[in-house]
Amino acid sequence: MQELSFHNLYRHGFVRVATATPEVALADPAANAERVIAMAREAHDRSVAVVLFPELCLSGYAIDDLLQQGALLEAVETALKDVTEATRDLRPMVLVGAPLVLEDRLFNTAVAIHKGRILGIVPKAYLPNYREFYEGRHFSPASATARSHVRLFGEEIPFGTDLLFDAPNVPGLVLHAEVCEDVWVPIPPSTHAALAGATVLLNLSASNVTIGKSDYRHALCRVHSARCFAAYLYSAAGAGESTTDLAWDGHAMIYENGSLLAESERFLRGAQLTTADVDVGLLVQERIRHGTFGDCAAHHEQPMRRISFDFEPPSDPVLPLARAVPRFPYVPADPARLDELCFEAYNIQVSGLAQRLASTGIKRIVIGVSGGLDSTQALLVACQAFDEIGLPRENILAYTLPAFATSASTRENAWDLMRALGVSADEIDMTPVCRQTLEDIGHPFAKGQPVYDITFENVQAGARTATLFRLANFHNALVLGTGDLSELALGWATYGVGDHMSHYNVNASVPKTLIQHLIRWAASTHRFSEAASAVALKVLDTEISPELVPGDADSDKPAQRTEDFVGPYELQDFNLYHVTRHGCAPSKVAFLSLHAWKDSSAGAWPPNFPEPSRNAYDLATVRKWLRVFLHRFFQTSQFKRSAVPNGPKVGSGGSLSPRGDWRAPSDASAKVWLEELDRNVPES
Ligand SMILES: Nc1ncnc2c1ncn2[C@@H]1O[C@H](COP(=O)(O)OP(=O)(O)OC[C@H]2O[C@@H]([n+]3cccc(C(=O)O)c3)[C@H](O)[C@@H]2O)[C@@H](O)[C@H]1O
Ligand SMILES: Nc1ncnc2c1ncn2[C@@H]1O[C@H](COP(=O)(O)OP(=O)(O)OP(=O)(O)O)[C@@H](O)[C@H]1O
Ligand SMILES: NC(=O)CC[C@H](N)C(=O)O
Repeated sequence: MQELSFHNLYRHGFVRVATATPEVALADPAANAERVIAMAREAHDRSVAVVLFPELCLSGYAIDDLLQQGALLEAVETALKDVTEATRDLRPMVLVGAPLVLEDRLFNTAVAIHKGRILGIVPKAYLPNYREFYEGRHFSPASATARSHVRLFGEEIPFGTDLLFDAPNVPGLVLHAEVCEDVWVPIPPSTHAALAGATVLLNLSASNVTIGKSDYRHALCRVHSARCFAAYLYSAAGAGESTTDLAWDGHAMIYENGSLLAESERFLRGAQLTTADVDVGLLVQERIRHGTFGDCAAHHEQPMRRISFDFEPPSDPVLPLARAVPRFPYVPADPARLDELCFEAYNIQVSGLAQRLASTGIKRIVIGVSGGLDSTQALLVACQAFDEIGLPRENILAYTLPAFATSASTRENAWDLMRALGVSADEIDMTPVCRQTLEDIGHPFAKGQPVYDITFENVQAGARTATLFRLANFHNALVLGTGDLSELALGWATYGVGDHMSHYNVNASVPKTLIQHLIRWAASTHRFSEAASAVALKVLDTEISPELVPGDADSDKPAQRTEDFVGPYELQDFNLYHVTRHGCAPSKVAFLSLHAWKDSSAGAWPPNFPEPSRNAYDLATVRKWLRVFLHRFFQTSQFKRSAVPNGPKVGSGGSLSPRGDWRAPSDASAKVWLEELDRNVPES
C-alpha cells in the first residue's frame, strides 16, 4: 500500500463512514437494489470506507406475511446479487439488510459486501415479538442454527453474529454488524465484538417512530459507544416504509465514544447519506489506556471469527477532515456548556481549598497578587472559599510584590483588586532584597550592567516566593499557589524557590486558555461586588508576561511577552490536550491543529472571544510551536512536574501532578517525538 499524504485524513487514524437512508420501495427488491447501488456509489465518491443501510432494506421492513412469499424472497436474492455485483468497482464495504432463506429457515440478516464479494451474513439475534412487532412469526433467530457457514449463490459464506470484518490496511479498523433490536437488549452481540477488537459497530435498523423514541435511541447509541470505546452507527428505515399502523423517521446516527458526530435529518422524504470521520486511532488509544476494558474482555471472552478484506484507503494528496475540531479543547464554544464547565471548574477549585483549610485548621492564606490572570483567579477562588467556610476575607493576606520589571498598570490592577475584594492588602518592595542577592552572587546587574538573564529573572521569582513562605510562617497561613496547567506543561515557572512552589495550588490543573473564561464567569455571576468584578474584567486585557525583565519605562509595556518564548498558549494548550489526553503522535496533533486553526472564519469561537484576538496559524507556525512544546514537555520540564504541590484535578483533559494523573521520568529525551514530527510533518 502506498504511503498516504500528511493532508489525507486516513493517514492519521481517521476513517470516513456513512449511514444511508434510501426511500424504500415496499416489496420491490429490484427497485431497492437500484437505490442501494446509487447510494453506495455516492459513498464511494465521498471517500467512504463503510456504508450502512437499514434493516431489510432490500424488501422493506413492514411487509408482514409478504415475507413468506416465494416470489418476493427470490426477488430479494436477485437484488442481492445485483448489489454485490455493483460493488465490484466501489471502495466501501456495504452492509444491506435482507430477508434470506438459508438452511431452510428465514433469517433477518445483515449482508456484508465488499468489491463484488459477500464477506459474511449476520443473522439478527433478538427478534422483537411484542406490541407492534411480529418478527417471531416470520423469522428464525440466530440461535436457531449452529452452522458457521451457509450456502448462497453456490458459495459457502461465513454466517453468525460472531463475525468481525477486519481491514488490515487501516490499523484498528474492525467492523461488526447487528440488527436493530440486538442493541435494545442488556447484552448486545456488539458488546462481545467490541471486547474482541471491533471498533466500528453497525446497526441496521427499522425502528418505527413514536413520541420520545429518538431520545431513547440517542441514549442507547451514546452510552453503548462510550462503554465499548467504539463508533456506533445506527441506520433506521424511513420514507417508503408501510404506514398501515406505524410511522418511520429515517433516524441515523453516528456516535464515537459517547459523542454524536453526525445525525440524519429525521422525517425527510427521499434518500439521505450521512457521513462522519471516525477517529479509530483514538478508540484504540482509549482501550489501551483504560486497562479495565481488556480485563472485561478477558472475563467475557467469546470466540469470534475475523474475516479480512482488502480495503484500500483513498490516496488523495489532500483529503481534509469533515468534522469539527475545537480550537480550544479545554474551552467549549457552546455558551451553555461553557457555563456548565465554569461552574464545575470554579467549584472544584473552591472546594479543594476549603477542604484543605478545614482539615488543617489553618485560618489564613498568603498570596502574591501580580495583577495578572492567574493570581486574579486564585484570589477570587480564595475569597469564595473563605466566604463558604465562614472565615473573614481579612484572613486572606494578599501582597503585591513589585520588583525591577513590574509595570504600573499591573500593580494598579493588583491594588484595585485586593481593595475591591476586601482582603488584607499590603505591598513589599522586592527590589532591595533582589539587588542584595544579585550583589551577593556577583551578578553583573549589581554592577550596573543591563544583564537580564535567567538568574536575574529567577532571583525575583525566588525572592517573592521566599517572602510569601516566611509570611506564612509568621501569620500561621498557607501559601496559595497560582501557577496554571499550561505553565506546568511547558516548565514555565521558577523551580522550588520560585512560583513553582506553594502549600496548595488551586490553579495547577486549570489551563491558561480557560482562566480568562473562569474570571469572566465569576464576574458575570455576581458573586463579587460590582467593583471587584470590574477590576477582574480589566485584568483580562493584560498582556501575559512574567514581568521579570524591565520594559520600556515610557510605554508601560512588558519587555517579555511569554508567548514569544513558549508560543501562543492557544496552540500549546491544543498540543497539551491531544498529547496527554489521547497520546496522539505529533503528526496527528499537527494535522488536527492545522484543521482547527488554519481559518479564523471557520468554526465556532468561545463566547465573548474578542474579534481582534481570533488568530489563524499556518502549518509552518503550527509545526514550529509543536516542536517547542515537545521539547519542553518531554525533555526539559518533567522534573518540575515531579515535585508539584497539592491541588485538585479539575478537568477530564487531565492534570499534570504525578499523583493526580501524569507520571513520567524526569530524565527522558524528546527524541522519538521530534523525529516523528520531522519525518511526518511537512515544513509548510
Ligand atoms: N531533569 C532535571 N532534574 C533536576 N534538575 C534539573 C533538571 N533539568 C534542569 N534542572 C535544573 O533546574 C534549573 C532550571 O530550572 P529553573 O531554576 O526553574 O529555571 P528555568 O526553567 O531555566 O527558568 C525559569 C523560567 O520560567 C519563566 N518564569 C518564571 C517565573 C514565572 C513565570 C510565569 O510567567 O509565570 C515564568 C522564566 O522566565 C524562565 O524562563 C537549573 O538549575 C538546572 O540545573
Ligand atoms: N508583582 C507581583 N506582586 C505579587 N506577586 C507576584 C508579582 N509578580 C508575580 N507574582 C506572583 O508570582 C506568580 C507568577 O507570576 P508571573 O507574573 O510571573 O506569572 P503569571 O503566570 O503571568 O501569573 P499572573 O497571571 O498571576 O501574573 C503570580 O501569580 C503571583 O502569585
Ligand atoms: N426492528 C426492530 O428490531 C425494532 C425494535 C426496537 N426495539 C424498536 O422499537 O425500534
